[in-house]
Amino acid sequence: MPNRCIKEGDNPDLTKERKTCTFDTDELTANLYGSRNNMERRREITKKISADPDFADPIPHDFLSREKCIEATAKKTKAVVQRGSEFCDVTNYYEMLHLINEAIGIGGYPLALHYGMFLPALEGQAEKELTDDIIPRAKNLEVIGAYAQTEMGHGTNLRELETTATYDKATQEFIINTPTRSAMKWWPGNLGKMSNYAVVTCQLFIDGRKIGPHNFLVQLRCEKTHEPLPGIIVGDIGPKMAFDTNDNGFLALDNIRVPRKNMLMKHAKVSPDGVYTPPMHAKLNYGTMVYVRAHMLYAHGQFLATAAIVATRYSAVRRQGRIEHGVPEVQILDYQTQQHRIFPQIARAYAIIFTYMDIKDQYDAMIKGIAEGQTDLLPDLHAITSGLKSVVTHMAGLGIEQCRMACGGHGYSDASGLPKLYGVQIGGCTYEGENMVMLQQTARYLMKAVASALQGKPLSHSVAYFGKKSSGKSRIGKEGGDIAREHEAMLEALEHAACRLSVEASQMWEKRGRGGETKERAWNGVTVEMNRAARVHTRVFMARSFHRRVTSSPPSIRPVLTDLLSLYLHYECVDMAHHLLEDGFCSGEQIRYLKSRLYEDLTTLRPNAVSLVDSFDQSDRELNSVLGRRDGNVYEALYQWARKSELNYTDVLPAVQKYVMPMMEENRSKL
Ligand SMILES: CCCCCCCCCCCCCCCCCCC/C=C/C(=O)SCCNC(=O)CCNC(=O)[C@H](O)C(C)(C)COP(=O)(O)OP(=O)(O)OC[C@H]1O[C@@H](n2cnc3c(N)ncnc32)[C@H](O)[C@@H]1OP(=O)(O)O
Ligand SMILES: Cc1cc2nc3c(=O)[nH]c(=O)nc-3n(C[C@H](O)[C@H](O)[C@H](O)COP(=O)(O)OP(=O)(O)OC[C@H]3O[C@@H](n4cnc5c(N)ncnc54)[C@H](O)[C@@H]3O)c2cc1C
Repeated sequence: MPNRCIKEGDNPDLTKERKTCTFDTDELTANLYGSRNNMERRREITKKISADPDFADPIPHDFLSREKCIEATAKKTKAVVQRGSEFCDVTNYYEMLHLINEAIGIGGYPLALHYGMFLPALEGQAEKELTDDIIPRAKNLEVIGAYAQTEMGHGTNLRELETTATYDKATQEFIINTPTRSAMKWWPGNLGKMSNYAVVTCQLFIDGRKIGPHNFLVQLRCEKTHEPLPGIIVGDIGPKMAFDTNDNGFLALDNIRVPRKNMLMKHAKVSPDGVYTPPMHAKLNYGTMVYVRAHMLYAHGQFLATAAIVATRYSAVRRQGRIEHGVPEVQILDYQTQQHRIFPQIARAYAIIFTYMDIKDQYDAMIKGIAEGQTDLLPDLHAITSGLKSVVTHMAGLGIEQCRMACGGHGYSDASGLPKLYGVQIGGCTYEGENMVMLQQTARYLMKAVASALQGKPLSHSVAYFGKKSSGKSRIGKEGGDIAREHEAMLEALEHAACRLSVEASQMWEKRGRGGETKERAWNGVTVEMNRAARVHTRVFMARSFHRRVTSSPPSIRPVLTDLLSLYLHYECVDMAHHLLEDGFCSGEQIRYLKSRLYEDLTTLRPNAVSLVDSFDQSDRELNSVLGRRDGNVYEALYQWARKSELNYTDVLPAVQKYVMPMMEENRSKL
């Protein structure tokens, strides 16, 4: 079967791997990106960008200062904006996303939050009077915006944000103010230096009454000079773990007046005479966060895929040690521990991307509903995206770290691309709601589902399985080798565990309540258990999504995807074995069975490992990794990369000349 990546001159070990492929990699790639046409379009974009001098990096960013990186990124961003239509259909969201990945990379660029949050916030929350004016200008990039919600003192607890927007009936304006140091906006991406506008989240005050957080459009800088406007202090918050090319910023506003229409009033409204009308659902103002939480799943699936590609290809190229005496050194991919480290990451990357596809469909359905005045899909989607955001970012972070360590010493070098990738990706555990906090949102929903299930009330999509009757004992290992029934048995076991953990967490909560604690205090006493239930529930959702995509995939790729799903489910069940054992639903013997099946899966997948990661179809530009390059010619490339280090511009460094040589000279003369 063809692996389409084989080319002459490639590392022979990689070519050998590609020749053992049992499926058509292009078919899997097309399935992953929606169609053959989408796959071809991606490749055309890659080809054009790779050949274009505007996007060449003579010196890798690894060797540049932050300011130089930002300059290089801004230059490329301008080229993308001015010449985008030469490369792709600029009205196609996914093509643009790919273009940006290829042309600019993942560390941030001047328009990241403009497209990622500023425009979605305006489109989703602002009323016609405001959108008619600002959206065409924002789309035309006459103005650039950020989403300024988090403050130095508060990010998670939006209810206590300190920035105020006080309605002045006399002038029909809002007065926006930063009352304390901790009220300064702190962290918003692209706020520091790039944006001249921002959607700013403020506590709305009318007639001295605090109404809660609402969003306002505020101009920050002069459109001509880009200087901050009077009363506005804005800047960059300094170096951070990653996102070097994003100017995450601070902002203080000193009684800045904006017209009434600058409040984002699609859902909640303030009339000219100061009458407040609440939204049809209390949390519609938080809609931009739901949007990002849903869509970031795709980015994090791709981040994990990048790491899996690098680790798998490198492990096929790297030979070290022997499994048996008297034979040549083996490819490190032949070690069972290496397979156990990497293959689950490949499976999880597929699982995350497939789950994203399901969520995207649900998100689109919810938006359609809201446009027709219905918000009934929002609570379920908010609950599951909160869980997915937390589980996926954590899973991808752990996975990238495993892949990095699987590359040994070279994984620690920036040449591998993995330290930077980890830095960028792991931010997702924090932004869009810290993971522990967002899991509690899911748990809260699970508690309602437990109550509904006990009362025989209808259950919504993500918790529908709470209504199933449990068989009491797992069928794992008792399906006589019927793979479809085996999969179903594992899914049933995971659902059983999620349901049980939710019921137990609910009982613990109730018990503390009966012991005299308030509901809220009691909640804090059981949040570890609540979050555990939320995590397992979310992992069930992912397993179901993956299963659905595999069973409905085209027959040509179904066998390899079924192998991957087997590995995924065996790995998930072994990883969560304690939950399956705790109430005796599974026996120790069944867990031993699952482990032996997992080890068989590693062997089954071994011949297709490289082809499975090739099917992610990430180009060398996107990978940005000497270790993961498609041709596998790693060692020469590693040396050429290191040669570019600024420490190698001269053979004798000024620092050595100035301090180290005189020191050695002094020591010699002392003898
Ligand atoms: C095939 C090809 C595919 C290609 C695919 C391409 C994909 C494209 C990818 C695009 C990627 C886009 C990425 C864009 C770039 C991203 C960069 C990100 C930069 C980061 C930005 C930020 O971080 S912005 C700031 C984010 N801040 C937060 O998230 C704050 C977190 N805090 C909160 O959200 C809230 O304070 C809270 C939820 C924790 C608590 O809120 P509150 O106290 O008000 O409420 P309660 O807990 O009491 O709950 C009351 C009630 O409301 C419900 N609820 C809460 N939130 C919501 C909500 N958002 N929606 C709906 N409902 C909500 C809650 O469940 C409660 O319900 P009850 O019924 O009362 O129980
Ligand atoms: C790379 C990056 C980009 C960002 N971009 C933006 C942006 O564009 N716009 C923007 O507005 N913001 C942005 N942020 C800010 C981000 O949204 C917040 O940092 C995030 O929501 C977490 O809030 P916090 O910093 O207040 O954390 P905190 O809430 O202070 O969290 C600290 C600890 O307290 C715990 N904790 C807090 N509350 C609870 C609770 N109720 N229960 C249990 N534990 C709790 C947390 O779990 C965590 O362990 C960005 C942040 C980063 C890192």
